Amino acid sequence: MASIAEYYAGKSVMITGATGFMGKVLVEKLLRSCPEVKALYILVRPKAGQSMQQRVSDMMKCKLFDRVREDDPDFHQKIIPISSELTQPSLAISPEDVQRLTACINVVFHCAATIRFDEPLKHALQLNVMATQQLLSLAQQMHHLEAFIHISTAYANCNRKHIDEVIYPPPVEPRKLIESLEWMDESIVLDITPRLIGDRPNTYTYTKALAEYSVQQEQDRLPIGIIRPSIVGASWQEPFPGWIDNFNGPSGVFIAAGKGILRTMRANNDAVADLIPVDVVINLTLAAGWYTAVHRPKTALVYNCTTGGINPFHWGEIVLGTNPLEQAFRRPNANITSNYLINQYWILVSHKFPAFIYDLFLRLSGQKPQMMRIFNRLHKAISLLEYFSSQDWEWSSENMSMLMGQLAPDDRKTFNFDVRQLNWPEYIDNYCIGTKKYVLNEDMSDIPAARQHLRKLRNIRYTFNTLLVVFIWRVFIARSQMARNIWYFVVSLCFKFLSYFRASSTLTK
Ligand SMILES: CCCCCCCC/C=C\CCCCCCCC(=O)SCCNC(=O)CCNC(=O)[C@H](O)C(C)(C)COP(=O)(O)OP(=O)(O)OC[C@H]1O[C@@H](n2cnc3c(N)ncnc32)[C@H](O)[C@@H]1OP(=O)(O)O
Ligand SMILES: NC(=O)C1=CN([C@@H]2O[C@H](COP(=O)(O)OP(=O)(O)OC[C@H]3O[C@@H](n4cnc5c(N)ncnc54)[C@H](OP(=O)(O)O)[C@@H]3O)[C@@H](O)[C@H]2O)C=CC1
Repeated sequence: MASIAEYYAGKSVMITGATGFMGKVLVEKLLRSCPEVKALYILVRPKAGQSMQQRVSDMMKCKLFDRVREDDPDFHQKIIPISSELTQPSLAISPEDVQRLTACINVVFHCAATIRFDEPLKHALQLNVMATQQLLSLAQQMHHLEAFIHISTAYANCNRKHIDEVIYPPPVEPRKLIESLEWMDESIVLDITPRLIGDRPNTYTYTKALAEYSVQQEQDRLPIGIIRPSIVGASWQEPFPGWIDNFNGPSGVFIAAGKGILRTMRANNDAVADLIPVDVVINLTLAAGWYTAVHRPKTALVYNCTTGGINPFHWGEIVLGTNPLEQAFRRPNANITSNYLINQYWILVSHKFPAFIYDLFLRLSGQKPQMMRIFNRLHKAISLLEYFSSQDWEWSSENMSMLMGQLAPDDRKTFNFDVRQLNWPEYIDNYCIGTKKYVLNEDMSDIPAARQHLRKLRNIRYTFNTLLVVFIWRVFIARSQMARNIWYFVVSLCFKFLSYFRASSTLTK
């Protein structure tokens, strides 16, 4: 039987979302570990004033592709960009490109999605559900299609506590919802969104559940596999440890905590932090593509791609990196609590009060205040994540184990998704270094300067605390007789204790 690399040799692969976090890792891994792959057709849109071509050539210059570049400096020749805006009719792919794709594509990886938790329902539906449906129609026209792999999320069914590798009945028939929202204007949709999403926390998980159902509907006509990763984090091993390029999920939290901005967050210390490294997800995805094409399972297989059931790690076990970030606002000291009131207390004391003082300082020195605004955004972002950090889910992962069992020993190494070997403290450390190097573009050689800055912050804190004590002493102690009496009582008590200990230690000598 063909190994994974042998299977992809000579194949034409189509990828949506190739410019995204996971898409890029998928493209890189395919090129590096399946060097005989024929062509990668990536669906890309122009964005932020940049043409599609410009975006793709920028992407290929990215450090992520260093290893591929070393192996094959002409690797870009295998990447064929196809202009496409997924929210448009027919995905805005030109008829000529449709013809090209339907004639040659063997495998489709559908990664594109909006992953924002605050996405308006209509847009989330357009991209996550309707674009998926259009892509399925396109796939049906492909003459040589052998596998259609859809990237979902382990949280598509987060309204359940135990999640099996099955497609659950959707909250609503997608086509009916699309039809009924079509005529409504944005404000009405916004009003009814909470009723529609019901016991799911956001439009993202809701629309991903509808997308899964839409994909499953085609299982008799297409060779389908569905991957459900949990919280996708920096790479574990490949192409190098700690690669990450965004602020999503834990990355943003690690950065905000490392900069000393985030000091408190609501999370359950004992709940499983179901992080999954991006390279593990991509290895499983490629293996699932191979399995779907080679073994042709009768129905669409769902792969829960999670760590909690295999190698559990808890939010309370996270220890943030020892390599400080540059220009921290305060010394990093983030704590998590599951108690709402305690969290609110620390938000007031450790977030809002310092922000107020700092903004006051900025105002007094003629600058524009900014800290309160930053904290308001941080609180909004954190409030959207807390749902996931405060609860536990259980995912079954039989299909992941089955797939591992199907791989040849060499494939098991090259496309490793065995998370039993994952050492969490080491992984989190590399993750933090990755956010520093690749997200914030900070240089590791600046660490001594960052440490020096932290020492300066510590001295500022000591000075501030001393001044605060003196101030309180002046205001309360010096002006009230009762406070003065209490103060003298406390001081004399301390003095007596001190004399007693000094006397008893001289006696024992
Ligand atoms: C002691 C420590 C304890 C640790 C505890 C860890 C807790 C972790 C907890 C729980 C994680 C759970 C996660 C569950 C996951 C589920 C799994 C999935 O299936 S999907 C993936 C998840 N998806 C998201 O994570 C999207 C979440 N994000 C959002 O929805 C939005 O970003 C939101 C609402 C949070 C904020 O939206 P805005 O509009 O305020 O901000 P914006 O657009 O994101 O960007 C802010 C600024 O940052 C820049 N920015 C963003 N990405 C950048 C980048 N890569 N490079 C440079 N700048 C970037 C942007 O340009 C912007 O800057 P300018 O204001 O425009 O100047
Ligand atoms: N990151 C995570 O923690 C998790 C992610 N997932 C799933 O994995 C998949 C990939 O996620 P991730 O890589 O993190 O997401 P990103 O946001 O990094 O990437 C999204 C991709 O989709 C593309 N895209 C978005 N809108 C359109 C559009 N209208 N037309 C064409 N392309 C578009 C983006 O292109 P552009 O660059 O042009 O914006 C980008 O390439 C998603 O399906 C997500 O649901 C599942 C679990 C966890």
